[in-house]
Order: sequence, then C-alpha cells, then structure tokens
Amino acid sequence: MTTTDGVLKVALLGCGVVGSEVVRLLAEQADELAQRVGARLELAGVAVRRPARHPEVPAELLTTDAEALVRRDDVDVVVEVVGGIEPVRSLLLAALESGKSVVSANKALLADDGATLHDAATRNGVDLYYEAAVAGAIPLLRPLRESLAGDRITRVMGIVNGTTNFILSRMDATGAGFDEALAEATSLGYAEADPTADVDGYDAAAKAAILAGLAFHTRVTMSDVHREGIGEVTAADVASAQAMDCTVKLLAICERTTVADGTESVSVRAHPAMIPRRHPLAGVGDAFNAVFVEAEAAGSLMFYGRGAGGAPTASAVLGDLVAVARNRVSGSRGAGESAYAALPIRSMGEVTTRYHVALDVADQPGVLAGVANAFAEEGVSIQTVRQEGRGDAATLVLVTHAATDAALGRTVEKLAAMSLVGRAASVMRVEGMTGE
Ligand SMILES: NC(=O)c1ccc[n+]([C@@H]2O[C@H](COP(=O)([O-])OP(=O)(O)OC[C@H]3O[C@@H](n4cnc5c(N)ncnc54)[C@H](O)[C@@H]3O)[C@@H](O)[C@H]2O)c1
Ligand SMILES: N[C@@H](CCO)C(=O)O
Ligand code: NA
Repeated sequence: MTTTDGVLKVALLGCGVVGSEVVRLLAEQADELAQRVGARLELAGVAVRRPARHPEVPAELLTTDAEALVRRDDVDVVVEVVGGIEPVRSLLLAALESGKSVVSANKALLADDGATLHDAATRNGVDLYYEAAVAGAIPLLRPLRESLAGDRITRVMGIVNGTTNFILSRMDATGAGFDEALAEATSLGYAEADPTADVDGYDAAAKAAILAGLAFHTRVTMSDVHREGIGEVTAADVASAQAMDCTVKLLAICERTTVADGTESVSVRAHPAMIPRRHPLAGVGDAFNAVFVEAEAAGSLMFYGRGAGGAPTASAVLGDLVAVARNRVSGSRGAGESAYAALPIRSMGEVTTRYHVALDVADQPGVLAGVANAFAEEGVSIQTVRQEGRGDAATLVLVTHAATDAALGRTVEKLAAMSLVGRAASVMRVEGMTGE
C-alpha cells in the first residue's frame, strides 16, 4: 500500500517508559520525520490501560480498545511498546494479517514466537522490525540483517542487559555483595520493581535467541537458550576474578560450530562469566550494553551504547518506524526473516568452555594430586593452578583449558565429593581468554 494523501497513520500500543518517549519524539520531530519519510507520520490512536494517566497524549487519541485500534482501516503501521506475550501476540498478528507493518520492542515475544509473526508478515507482504528489542538504542539487528548479510558470522558475544551489568559493575568496583548491589540498582531506578527477568537471565536469554537467529540465518527460540542468572554470583566470585585480572559479566553468547564432517550447529547461552580486564567487554560499565560480533570477512566488530531507557529505546523504535514508513511510501518491504540454514541447536553439555574453579582444600600432601586426577579422569586439561593461603584456609585456584561443559560439570561434581576438598569457593566459566 502506498500513501495517497502524504500521511501515514501510526497506532501506538502502550505508553509507558518507552511509549511516552515515542509520542514526544514523534511530535517534536514531526516536520523532519516527514522530510525523511516522504509522508507525515500521524498518530491514529494510543492504546493504554488507564487513559487518565496520560495527560501528555491528546485525549481524542487515547483508547483502551487496542484490538479495535489495530484493525482500523486507516492505520498503516502498528508500534508496540507494551511487552509480554499475550495479548500482544494476538494484537500483532491481527495487525499483520490486516496488512499493517509492525514495529516492536518486545524481545520476550520475538524470542518466544518470532516465527509466527515473521510468517504472517511475509504472507501479507508487510514489515516486522524490532531493533529496540535487543540492546535498545544500539543499531545491532539492522547491521546483522543488512550490513553483514554478505558475510559469515561465526560468533556474537555481548552484554545485553543493563540492569545486571550495573549490579556486576558495582560488585566489582565496591566489593559489595549481590543483594547490596541490587538494592542500589533499585534505588537508582535501574532495576525494575520485579527484577526477576533481568537478574535470572531471562531478558539476556531472549536477546541471545534473537541475535543467534539473525546472525546464523536460523530459527532460535527461548527454549533453545541455556540460561543462568547472576543471583548466585558472590563477592567471593568477583574477588576471585579480580585475582586473575578478570571481571564478572553476564554474557549472551551465540556460536556457530562446524565439526570435522562439515556439519554445522549453533549454541546459544546467557550466563555469568569471568572475562579478562583487557577484553573490550570488560570495560563496559554501569547500565551500558556492548556486543562483539565476529565475522569471517569483517573480522571483529563492537557495538556499544545505551541498551535501555525511554529515550534511547524510543530512538531505535523511531528508526524502525522511519524504515517501514519509507517502505510503504515506495510500495516495497524490507528484508524479511532469513532462516534458510535451519541449523540444529547444540546442547550446553557439548559446548566448549573453560572453567575457573577455586576450592577450599586441606593444605596436605596429595591434595593437589587428587584434584589434578579428578580433572584428568574427565579429560580436562588444566592451564594454571595456584594456591592461596595455608593450613585450614588454603584455596586452590585452577583455570582449565577448553573442554566440553559436560566434562567440566562432572569434574566439579567429583571434586565436591572428595574428602580433602571443602566447598568450591567459586566455580565460573571463563570467556574471552586467548589460547585454547
Ligand atoms: N524500558 C526500557 O528500557 C526498554 C528497553 C528495550 C526494550 N523495552 C521493551 O519495550 C516494551 C515496553 O517497555 P516499557 O519499559 O515502556 O514498559 P512500561 O511498563 O513502562 O510500559 C508498558 C505500558 O503498556 C501498557 N499496557 C499493558 N497492557 C496493555 C494493553 N493490553 N493495551 C495497551 N496498553 C497496555 C501499560 O499500562 C504500560 O503503560 C517492552 O517490551 C520492553 O521489554 C524496554
Ligand atoms: N531490563 C532491560 C531493559 C532493556 O531491554 C535491561 O536492564 O537491559
Ligand atoms: Na538495538
């Protein structure tokens, strides 16, 4: 559909932190946006739960009937900044099925059932864009989908959750425990009232699923992602990381692996890990996000900026809105889903990782040999070992070479069962170290 009267009508679903900024920017930049698009972008309506709470929106635009709004014939584009799976999934499907393009910031929905939405967009010849869903303002999905479409991406690794990055940065800077750092994040407005999605890694896992799908031209859903949160990260883990000149980050890691017979698979995970301080991701502090992309021809690329917040996220939403609006003006559509590779998902046990293991041990002859033997039995090679303290307070700190995650997990279980080994003071994966 092309605009006939020089106006494109936009239905906005949700007017919270992000939606209210979309309304503000649309109004403030109306003339410039019209120049860039070739048509004026006008709000057809704004669906909210409680209209009385939105004095910033002209009253005649407010509605509580989102379903009627997305079905209106005069609406060209639906912008969704509500969040969650239902009723949003049904609303967006209805929009796509009735020929509207959709812009969404909703990583939970895209990671849960992006395929259904993409299919509907393709069937109806319309656009489905969601740059704001991953790493907020940072242009990342469009570079993966368009700029790098001629290359072969092998790895995407990044910090994609601002709340947890703030917490881990505070723990690193002040030595605070997790609870104390979370309380500070909450009081400063970084953490939401219910921080579960962030702290338990669901938010980062959803973003990892979206990134892997785009990077490797395959379908990845939330259930394919190995997820661990940061709730178990202790001040001792952070101190252990510091002792090896590392810091702890919650990382989203998407990898393409090719085995000897040429078969390819992808692994997708989100978990805390130690990374060397000299690694570019280690310097990403506060609530910032950064994503490292490795591609065969391009080499390494890094994307850095604000992954959350009303205005930064609205910037990405408006960028998508301009893109889909331009497509409607020219009667075209952007690149749709590219999932031709249909790659199998590699289980976490098969993924190759490295571990840092700090063990409280009795400082006695034979302890080190017993510990080394537990690693050897599982075929795990040790890169470095050092002892801290003496007598009852001795701690052995080992860093392994790469091994399967399953073998490393079994090794840690074996160690825990040994009589001369006390508790494991810290067990954490290590990423971004050079060498095998
Ligand atoms: N806040 C951020 O920094 C950020 C960053 C990136 C992506 N996002 C994503 O953007 C989306 C919105 O986030 P937010 O922070 O603005 O959330 P928010 O809670 O501030 O706003 C959501 C709004 O939607 C309204 N709403 C709920 N159900 C509705 C319905 N059925 N019909 C109409 N309105 C309804 C709520 O009343 C609320 O005002 C989410 O998908 C979120 O994951 C947010
Ligand atoms: N809660 C998310 C918002 C952006 O998706 C974060 O902390 O990064
Ligand atoms: Na983004």
